[in-house]
Amino acid sequence: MTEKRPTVVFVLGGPGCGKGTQCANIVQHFGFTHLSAGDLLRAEIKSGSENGTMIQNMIKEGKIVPSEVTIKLLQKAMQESGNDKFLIDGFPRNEENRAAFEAVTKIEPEFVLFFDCSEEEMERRLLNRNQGREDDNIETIRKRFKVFLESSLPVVEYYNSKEKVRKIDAGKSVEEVFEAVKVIFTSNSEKATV
Ligand SMILES: Nc1ncnc2c1ncn2[C@@H]1O[C@H](COP(=O)(O)OP(=O)(O)O)[C@@H](O)[C@H]1O
Ligand SMILES: Nc1ccn([C@@H]2O[C@H](COP(=O)(O)OP(=O)(O)O)[C@@H](O)[C@H]2O)c(=O)n1
Repeated sequence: MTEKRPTVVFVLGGPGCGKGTQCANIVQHFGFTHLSAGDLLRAEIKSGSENGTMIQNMIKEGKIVPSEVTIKLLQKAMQESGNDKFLIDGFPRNEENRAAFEAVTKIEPEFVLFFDCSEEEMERRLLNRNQGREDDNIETIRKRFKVFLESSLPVVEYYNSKEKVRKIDAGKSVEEVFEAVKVIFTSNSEKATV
């Protein structure tokens, strides 16, 4: 007997495009569990784990933490959730993340939700986020934008070549963006039940 693999939707987009905000809405309407790779890494720092200092330094520099660390945290959170539908937010962030997740979990995403937003707007949102994050300063923000363009966009392009990307204009209001998100999740779940 084969075990059913969980349903995974990757939520990607530049720093501050609104991934976390929209994931909270999706959870309420569509019954997914939201796993933010960044939140899991920040919780790992707080827990005083042996990797904490390394993770903290990477986040301060806007660099991508080694896949092994992030994937372990994601797998643990998936197991503990009791759910079988996940929004994985901010992951995979580079080719290494993508290939390692696929190799370790054998899970392919159902689709990839991609929030498209200008750097100008993302910068404005990050500087107003007010969550006391060590990486929400202009110097680190610029580094994160560079990493996004060089390492994360190629992952979106990879999934685009497999016709898995659902792109959304994230430059609009939270409500307008969520209207577009709803259309995607509604049409996908209809497809799944046909
Ligand atoms: N559509 C939007 N319009 C204006 N501000 C937004 C929008 N979506 C999110 N924000 C705000 O922008 C900041 C970054 O959003 P967040 O969801 O934390 O982004 P991400 O998870 O992609 O880094 C937050 O302060 C959030 O309240
Ligand atoms: N897959 C991931 C996700 C986040 N991170 C780290 O966590 C930081 C913050 O990511 P995040 O997804 O919480 O926030 P945003 O940059 O999207 O606003 C990134 O800049 C990386 O340093 C990572 O190393 N690997």
